[in-house]
Amino acid sequence: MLDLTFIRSNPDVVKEAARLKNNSIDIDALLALDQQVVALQHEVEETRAKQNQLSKGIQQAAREKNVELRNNLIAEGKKLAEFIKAKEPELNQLTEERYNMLLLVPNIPDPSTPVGKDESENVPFKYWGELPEFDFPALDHYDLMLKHNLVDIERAVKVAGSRSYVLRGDAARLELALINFAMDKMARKGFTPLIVPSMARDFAFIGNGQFPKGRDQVYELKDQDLFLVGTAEVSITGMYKDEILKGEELPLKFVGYSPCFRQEAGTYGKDTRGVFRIHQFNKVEQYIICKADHEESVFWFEQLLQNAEELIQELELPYRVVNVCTGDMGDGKVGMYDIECWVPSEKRYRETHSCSYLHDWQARRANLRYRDAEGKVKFVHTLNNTAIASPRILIPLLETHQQADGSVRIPEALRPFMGGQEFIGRP
Ligand SMILES: Nc1ncnc2c1ncn2[C@@H]1O[C@H](COS(=O)(=O)NC(=O)[C@@H](N)CO)[C@@H](O)[C@H]1O
Repeated sequence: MLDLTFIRSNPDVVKEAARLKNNSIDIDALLALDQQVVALQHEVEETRAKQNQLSKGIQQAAREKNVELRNNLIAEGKKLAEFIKAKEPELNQLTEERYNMLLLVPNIPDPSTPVGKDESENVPFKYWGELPEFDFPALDHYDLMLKHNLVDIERAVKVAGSRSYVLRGDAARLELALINFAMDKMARKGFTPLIVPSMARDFAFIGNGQFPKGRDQVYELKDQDLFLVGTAEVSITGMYKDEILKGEELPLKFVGYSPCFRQEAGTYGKDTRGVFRIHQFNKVEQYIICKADHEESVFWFEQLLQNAEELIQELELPYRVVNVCTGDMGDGKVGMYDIECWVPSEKRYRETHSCSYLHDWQARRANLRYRDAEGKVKFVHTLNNTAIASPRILIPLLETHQQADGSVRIPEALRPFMGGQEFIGRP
């Protein structure tokens, strides 16, 4: 959510941001509604002030035993009370309408964000790692998993329906190793490890921006104010709601693990092979709460990206970084980089990480605040990036490190988390 004062003073900037983000919000309608609310609020407050004056006059008339004046003033007071009684429901309803529209206003993209209509216009700006060359017929991730009995999709579908999977054997161990590898590295970078709820209340989803527009992607627990999170970002955004943090406590640096659940509505028929796009997966999330300062946000944006790059480099996976364009970045972001790892079987890069900074757009929605050095209470800035998401990362990992004998080499960095094992599929 943007500051209403900012929208009032910069309507054209906000309209342009909406246009660039394919966001259909009508800013003129929002400002007209806002004016209605302000006018009505003013009327009600004026009437309340008159009521206060009247009650003083009534006491004065009573002291002077002026019965007629006192009765007239009481009658006038009744009329004012009726006016307020009639206007208040209208004021509340218009105020709620304005709030619901404010939730739909996008953040302003940084000028460095490429202008584009969709992901085809994201701009790659960094490549790392030599693409693998195989002198044998290389398998895709699903065939490799079947070969080594690392997955059972049929039985998972029996239990949980489409886009589900069972990880078996070394794939199950590999996923846990990757989670530990990521949590361990981030903890050693001073990020506080969290294992957060995968169930969260409505306000947490409004806070991170998933609600209201992305509600169709979220599983709801029947008859409860509880929903399954698609990312630990939701749970962490909700944790500090309504608190006022001390400036000197910032930045808060979290590395949060959670199972993630996504309906993947609208992706029917897309990425249906193997475990690329599924309803439930595990993710280790980097999350920063910092002071409300653009330079500070940009610093952490680069740091979160670098952390993920280090993890991927240690996994020895070729990747590229793309600057996500305005049409693909979503409402809340100021800037967004995706990391895409090379998938040999597809001969293209596929997304494995997504890094964003949002200034105070989430903080305003979730009421996350801090007291700065001058004692001023402000909304914080928030940022997030994937550290590891599995089984998505298993796809480039298994394919890139497959050997001529069909086994898969486990990268050095992961071996300590796999009991020192060096290969999958070797005795
Ligand atoms: N349906 C899915 N199936 C498997 N992996 C997924 C799915 N959706 C997302 N992911 C993985 O989770 C990563 C982060 O998801 S994201 O929506 O892009 N971004 C976030 O959730 C942010 N909180 C940063 O992690 C993706 O890059 C991808 O690796």
